[in-house]
Amino acid sequence: MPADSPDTPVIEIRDLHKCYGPLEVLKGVDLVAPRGHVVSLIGSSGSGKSTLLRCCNLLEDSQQGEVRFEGEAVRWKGQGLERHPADRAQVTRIRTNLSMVFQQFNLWAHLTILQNVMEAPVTVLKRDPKEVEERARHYLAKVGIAEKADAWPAQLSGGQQQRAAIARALCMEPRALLFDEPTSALDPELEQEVVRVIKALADEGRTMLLVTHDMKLAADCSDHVIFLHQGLVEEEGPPATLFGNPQSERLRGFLSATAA
Ligand SMILES: Nc1ncnc2c1ncn2[C@@H]1O[C@H](COP(=O)(O)OP(=O)(O)OP(=O)(O)O)[C@@H](O)[C@H]1O
Repeated sequence: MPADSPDTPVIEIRDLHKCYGPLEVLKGVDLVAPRGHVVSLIGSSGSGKSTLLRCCNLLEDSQQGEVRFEGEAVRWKGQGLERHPADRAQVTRIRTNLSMVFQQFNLWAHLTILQNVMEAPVTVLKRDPKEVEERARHYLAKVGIAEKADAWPAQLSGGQQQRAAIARALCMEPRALLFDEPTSALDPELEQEVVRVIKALADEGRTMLLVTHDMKLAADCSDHVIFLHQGLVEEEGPPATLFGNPQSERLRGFLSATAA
């Protein structure tokens, strides 16, 4: 399929193996994120969800298998510590287009919220600051914190900081958003404000990969859910099937444990 076809998946992973020393964390995982779809990754702690997400935007390398971004194969070269993606321009392109939202927000403490949102488009992508500021303010309004533009991160609640981190990811105008447990660091009442933003983005038809412990969030926003167990896809499918009629004993056990 040509890379510019609308049917080309934004992310496609085939038979991915990832080891940390002797520990094989991913043991041959496939994942396809078609344009406009939300794919959620669920599974027990240590099953490899975050590692898989990090392999998508080259924060981690892999030992075997293939990662494709919009049909373009990502190549690595070298051995061990020398191993690196072959093409630096490709890394920038992929990291820019697969914007990540982390569990711990990772805002710069010495920059205001507006400056945080503007930072990468201006310094990395060399976009016009005036145009970026307009976009940044638009996205801050979209996540409901327009009035916090001039505040410092420490002056915001956790939920507001996470919404600022989402505005920062959006301001890169990425092809897909990668969420790594975006609500796990939040108190339950603050969690809901972030959940609302993520659901609104899913309703807009954005392509997203979502690692989450929140089964309700996965059920409500996903087109496809993948249940990982010890580095392998144990079961996957549309949320209604996966949550409504789980087939494997492990998934049934996992769902009843998380519902408890
Ligand atoms: N940088 C690293 N070096 C060594 N081992 C690592 C590293 N990162 C992750 N691991 C190990 O890889 C395994 C998978 O970790 P990963 O964070 O992908 O799991 P997870 O499913 O996202 O877990 P959680 O839900 O707790 O975040 C774990 O055993 C973890 O200890």
